[in-house]
Amino acid sequence: MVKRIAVLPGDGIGREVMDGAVRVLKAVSDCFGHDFKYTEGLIGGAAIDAAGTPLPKATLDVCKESDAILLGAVGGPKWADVSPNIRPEKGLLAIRKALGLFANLRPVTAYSQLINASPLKKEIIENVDLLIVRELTGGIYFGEPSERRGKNKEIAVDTLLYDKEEVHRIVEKAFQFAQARSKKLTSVDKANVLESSRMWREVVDAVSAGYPDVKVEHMLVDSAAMKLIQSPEDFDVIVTENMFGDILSDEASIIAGSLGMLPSASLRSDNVGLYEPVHGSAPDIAGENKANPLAMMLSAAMMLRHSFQMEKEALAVENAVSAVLNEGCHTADLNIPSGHCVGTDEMIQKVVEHINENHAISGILAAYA
Ligand SMILES: NC(=O)c1ccc[n+]([C@@H]2O[C@H](COP(=O)([O-])OP(=O)(O)OC[C@H]3O[C@@H](n4cnc5c(N)ncnc54)[C@H](O)[C@@H]3O)[C@@H](O)[C@H]2O)c1
Ligand SMILES: CC(C)[C@H](C(=O)O)[C@@H](O)C(=O)O
Ligand SMILES: [Mg+2]
Repeated sequence: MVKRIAVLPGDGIGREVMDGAVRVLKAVSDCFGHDFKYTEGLIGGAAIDAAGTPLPKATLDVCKESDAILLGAVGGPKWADVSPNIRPEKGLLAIRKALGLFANLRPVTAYSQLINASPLKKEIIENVDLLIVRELTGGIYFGEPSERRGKNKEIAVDTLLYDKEEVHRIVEKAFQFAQARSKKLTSVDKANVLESSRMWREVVDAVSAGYPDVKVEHMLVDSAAMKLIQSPEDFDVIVTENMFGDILSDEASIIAGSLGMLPSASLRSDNVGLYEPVHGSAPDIAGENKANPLAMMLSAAMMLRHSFQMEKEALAVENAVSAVLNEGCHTADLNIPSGHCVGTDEMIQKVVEHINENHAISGILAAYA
């Protein structure tokens, strides 16, 4: 059956890393005999330039007609002075909201091959495998009013608002993931200050009654930010609201060695999802063949797993990434003096070759079995 994939490269390194996702998916479809149909759409600054809006209707229509969406990154200095209502980032927020993608999964893995690329000590990060479950369509990112006030616009207002149902559905999702993993859930909030966080805690406690086998702890976000670096192996699933999840996931990327290693999936209750790296458009390295494409390629693997239920295909991508890292190959964002530093394009090529080779080897082994 044909799987329709919307491809939204966006801005900066978005297009460079998207090339990696599409090339690994082509390798996967050739090896495993799938039919993937790609339709490209504009988003972010590229869409502002072409259509005057960061999320044109044509793009949203393509996404609504697709089984999954791949997104590179949006934003950059070129659009720093556009009106706040049409900033590139508004396009990203709008697509998440319009498609109801409330559950953002951000897994953080400390690859053994990259253990020395992190400024954190080896013994602190070596067993880390955690999952940040970030609420993605509520909170201060979307609360109204959000505006400037006063004669000279000297007052700025943002609103942090959640309704119980929004909290309930993300907390429920997080419990499900915790139950399927090591049955430990850390809920991160700021309940010593924020009313929304006190409600968040009530919901977590209520939902926990349905998951007696899952151990729950509440943690304040400032303390969580410290513990995530001090003893990251103490965490398994973390559930938190939109802005805390944004900040903690960039922080957690240091455990993996680089922001260029963190993939993400944004899901709703059916299987439709949007898959994008955690990083942004990296204007400082855009167009230089320096971007690490692995976060985007690993996001494509998450798409295979979560939207298409293609577990062995997802593993084929993840194993190929691991094999390339085993060879000592890495992009310049990873600080590994003994390794072999390659550009974006060569990194993509190497992962594709490993997918093809591994598939050919398993075919031969199967024939002799
Ligand atoms: N999902 C998204 O589209 C998304 C996410 C974050 C930021 N942004 C936007 O991106 C723009 C730049 O933001 P920023 O500089 O704060 O964050 P950024 O994530 O783009 O970059 C932060 C740092 O990490 C490096 N980096 C990021 N991804 C990398 C990769 N794949 N390979 C190698 N190095 C990588 C960059 O070179 C930079 O030094 C802003 O407009 C921001 O709003 C978009
Ligand atoms: C670009 C921005 C709107 C976005 C966010 O804050 O959600 C980004 O930082 C992310 O982590 O996906
Ligand atoms: Mg972010």
